[in-house]
Amino acid sequence: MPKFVECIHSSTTSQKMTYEVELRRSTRRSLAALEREHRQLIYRRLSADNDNECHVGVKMFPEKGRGVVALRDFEKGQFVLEYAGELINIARAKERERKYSLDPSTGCYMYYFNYNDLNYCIDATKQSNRPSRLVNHSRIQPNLQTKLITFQGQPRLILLARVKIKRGSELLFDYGDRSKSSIAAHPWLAQ
Ligand SMILES: C[S@@+](CC[C@H](N)C(=O)[O-])C[C@H]1O[C@@H](n2cnc3c(N)ncnc32)[C@H](O)[C@@H]1O
Repeated sequence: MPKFVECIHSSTTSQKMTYEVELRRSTRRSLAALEREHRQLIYRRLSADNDNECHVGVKMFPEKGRGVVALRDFEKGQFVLEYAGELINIARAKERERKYSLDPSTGCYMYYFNYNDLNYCIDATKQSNRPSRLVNHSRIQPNLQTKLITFQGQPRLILLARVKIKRGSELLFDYGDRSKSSIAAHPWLAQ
């Protein structure tokens, strides 16, 4: 049985992507000031622990189930959402994966990553009102990229616009699972 099944795995490629905030230069504010504002906005959103100001909505897609759509335009590089869930170490994550696999209806919404040479997981399996757990996958045309940041001494995973995103578009990021067995079991991973 492939490990992926319904799990999100970290995309090393997307994590390596350069963080480029393409904020439009204003004649009155420097790029540095705009970047500072953007950083402050991210910290406010991470402090809020909710997505009330994130301008996204949940929609059903025939072949994918629930997905997340943009309710406004986003510029390339702009913060869109936090991948919100419980931060756990790898041992606990493996234990939970085993437990979740016993009940296929549970689904599994786990994002694995390396931070300061240690492996962690953000487990978003538990139902919540945070829409990021419902963002679907695209390998070919993802419009979000993941980025790990440190906030109050803890790693937090944020989703930034990889390209300009038009209002109404489905939000997609690359789950990063390239294993042959996973793709054979879930051909959509190749798309
Ligand atoms: C993290 S969940 C995303 C939310 C999910 N659609 C839902 O309704 O709960 C991951 C699951 O969504 C589905 N999925 C994600 N991306 C997909 C895609 N591009 N095509 C088909 N199904 C997809 C798969 O069932 C996958 O296991």
